[in-house]
Amino acid sequence: MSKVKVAINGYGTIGKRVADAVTVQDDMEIIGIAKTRPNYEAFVAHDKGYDVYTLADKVDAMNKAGIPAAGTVDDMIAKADVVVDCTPGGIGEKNKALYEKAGVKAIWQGGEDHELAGCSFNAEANYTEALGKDFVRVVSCNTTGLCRVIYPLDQEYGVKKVRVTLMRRSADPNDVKNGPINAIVPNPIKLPSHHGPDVKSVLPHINIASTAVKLPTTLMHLHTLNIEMEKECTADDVKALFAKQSRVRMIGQGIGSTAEIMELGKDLGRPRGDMWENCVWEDSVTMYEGELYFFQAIHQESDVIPENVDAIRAMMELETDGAKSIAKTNKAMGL
Ligand SMILES: NC(=O)C1=CN([C@@H]2O[C@H](COP(=O)(O)OP(=O)(O)OC[C@H]3O[C@@H](n4cnc5c(N)ncnc54)[C@H](OP(=O)(O)O)[C@@H]3O)[C@@H](O)[C@H]2O)C=CC1
Ligand SMILES: O=C(OP(=O)(O)O)[C@H](O)COP(=O)(O)O
Repeated sequence: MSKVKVAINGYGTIGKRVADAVTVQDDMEIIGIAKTRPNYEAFVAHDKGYDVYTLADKVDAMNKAGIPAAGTVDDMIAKADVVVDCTPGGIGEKNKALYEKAGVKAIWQGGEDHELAGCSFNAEANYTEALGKDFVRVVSCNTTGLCRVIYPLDQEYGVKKVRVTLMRRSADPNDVKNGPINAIVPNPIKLPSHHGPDVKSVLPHINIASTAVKLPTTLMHLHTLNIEMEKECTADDVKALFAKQSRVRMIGQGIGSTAEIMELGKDLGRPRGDMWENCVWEDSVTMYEGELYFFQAIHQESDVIPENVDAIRAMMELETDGAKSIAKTNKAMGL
């Protein structure tokens, strides 16, 4: 069977990781990546063997810098079965007309609104909803992290109510433009934050409200969750349930911070030190007056990557069983 042809439009934090994760799957391949600037990331993409495409007015600049442009973004789209749009939030929306015109399927990221694709995706929670769809949005890193714990709890015990506070990294490690560098910023000040409504775009019946602040750190986000459930359960029951989830990692062994989690990712030999799983502190899982509390850390640069691979498989109907797709993606990535 021929492999599904995948194009990556936007080769930054998310795009470069999706490209590498697709490359290790046996049922899909990268036919090209696109970015606008001929910077070090474009050179590395070219060195890795990816065909580098760019906007029509940037082709000369790319060639002049020594990166042979394989063509324009339109040329790349014409060759693809599915485009994974990883351009900055807001730009992806403008690309929809291009994809429609070319008759190509497209995946957007969490920086775009749910309405753009009409289908918001988390592999564990709603894989089948994306089967055969032309447009899908993989929800944001934080929302992905929330779905991964809320969905199994809901399946097992029925979730009555979720209240979550998100402490967000304010910029990615390579980002020299964003801050703050010495402040804690309620963001947004007007409540709730987008994360609760975003969870509902995947799991509409969940009662959830979220608040969020930005902190001067680049490594990971950290969530404090409080969940009320329909059926009684113990902290040990919840720990056992989380331990069974392939994209949730129970954290202990002296790890007391996001910095040590990132060190673990490097020690495990993960590409770029990525931590694809939610990291739940085992000792934090507590039942108090019948309600569940716990802390989890989310590696914003990488947790959505396996979800993008599963979204491709669902849209292209390469696999109808979500559990099988998740297992296949995980195995190929080494998760
Ligand atoms: N970073 C994160 O933590 C997460 C981000 N997301 C979401 O993923 C999406 C991408 O974010 P992220 O990877 O961080 O963004 P980055 O800024 O790291 O990367 C964006 C990429 O898009 C390229 N680009 C910009 N404009 C265009 C264009 N018109 N056509 C083609 N390529 C273009 C940029 O290239 P160049 O620099 O050459 O212009 C760059 O390679 C957003 O929706 C974001 O909300 C989701 C989860 C986590
Ligand atoms: O999807 C993310 O976060 P979010 O779930 O808080 O929107 C990524 O960390 C990107 O966030 P940013 O929009 O602050 O760069």
